[in-house]
Amino acid sequence: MIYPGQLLKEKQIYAGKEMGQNFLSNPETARMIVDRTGIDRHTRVLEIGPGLGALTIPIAKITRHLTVVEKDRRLIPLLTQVLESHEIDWVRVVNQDFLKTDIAALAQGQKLVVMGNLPYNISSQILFQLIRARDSVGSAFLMFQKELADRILATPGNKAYSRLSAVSQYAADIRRLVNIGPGAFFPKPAVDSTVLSFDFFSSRSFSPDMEQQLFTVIKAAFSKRRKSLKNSLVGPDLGLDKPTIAQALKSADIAPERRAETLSVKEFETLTRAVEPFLIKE
Ligand SMILES: C[S@@+](CC[C@H](N)C(=O)[O-])C[C@H]1O[C@@H](n2cnc3c(N)ncnc32)[C@H](O)[C@@H]1O
Repeated sequence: MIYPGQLLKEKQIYAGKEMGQNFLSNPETARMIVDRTGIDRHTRVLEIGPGLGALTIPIAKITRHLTVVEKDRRLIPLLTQVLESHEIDWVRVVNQDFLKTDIAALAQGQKLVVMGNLPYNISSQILFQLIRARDSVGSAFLMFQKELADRILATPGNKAYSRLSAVSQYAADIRRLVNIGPGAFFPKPAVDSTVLSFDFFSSRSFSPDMEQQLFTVIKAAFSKRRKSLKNSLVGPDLGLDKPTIAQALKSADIAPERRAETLSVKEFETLTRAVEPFLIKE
């Protein structure tokens, strides 16, 4: 492996904070992450932000069905050079912002496994994007800042339980795969990292419309997380007044004094069913 620091220096490219560029510089760590995903030669993989190919190389050595999406145009010739040095010519390299990538179009009716050491500044947005596109995504193995990974895994009653936890746990079975210290990266980040695995549920309890309502209810409830539900749910997200919210909470059998951070995903689903008849349909 050519070390990221050396390669970037040679080409006079500076790792950019705005693109969350902390490259894995330890090939053993990269290989260990890919090994733990359990992919095989039939797996169709989509990698987010390949950078200089730290994960791309071990993935490409397992499967030839690999597309990578990298936003930074400056890195494309370096990535191509790294792939060539490993005599790998079967990776489809797309120079694009992943947030603007049509995942269903890439999947072409088959399920993808998504992988990535994510740019930390947009990792929540990427996770929401994958959840919305999960008809095309069977599972995902994603590296986050450890603190964010802890929030995704947090359960009700825990201070870290948030909108992201509830929405993610509604959509997938989530597990911690491995924690990784700053020493495995160039440049070294100030924080620890965690790889999570997401096994997206194939059956859904809600239609796409109802699911959208559920996400709105969760967003509204957490938008004022210190307030009780009877107050936090009133406002622009749902467009409902106090008496209507009180009625919906009563029919969902949820005490109006409770706060969002105490509600299980199942309770959010029940609440959504209770709120839905009052919502104005466009
Ligand atoms: C944390 S680095 C990981 C690089 C490489 N996978 C590794 O592990 O060494 C994040 C990568 O995502 C790229 N990136 C940042 N924003 C992106 C976006 N919106 N779409 C696609 N790639 C992006 C960065 O340029 C960088 O290559």
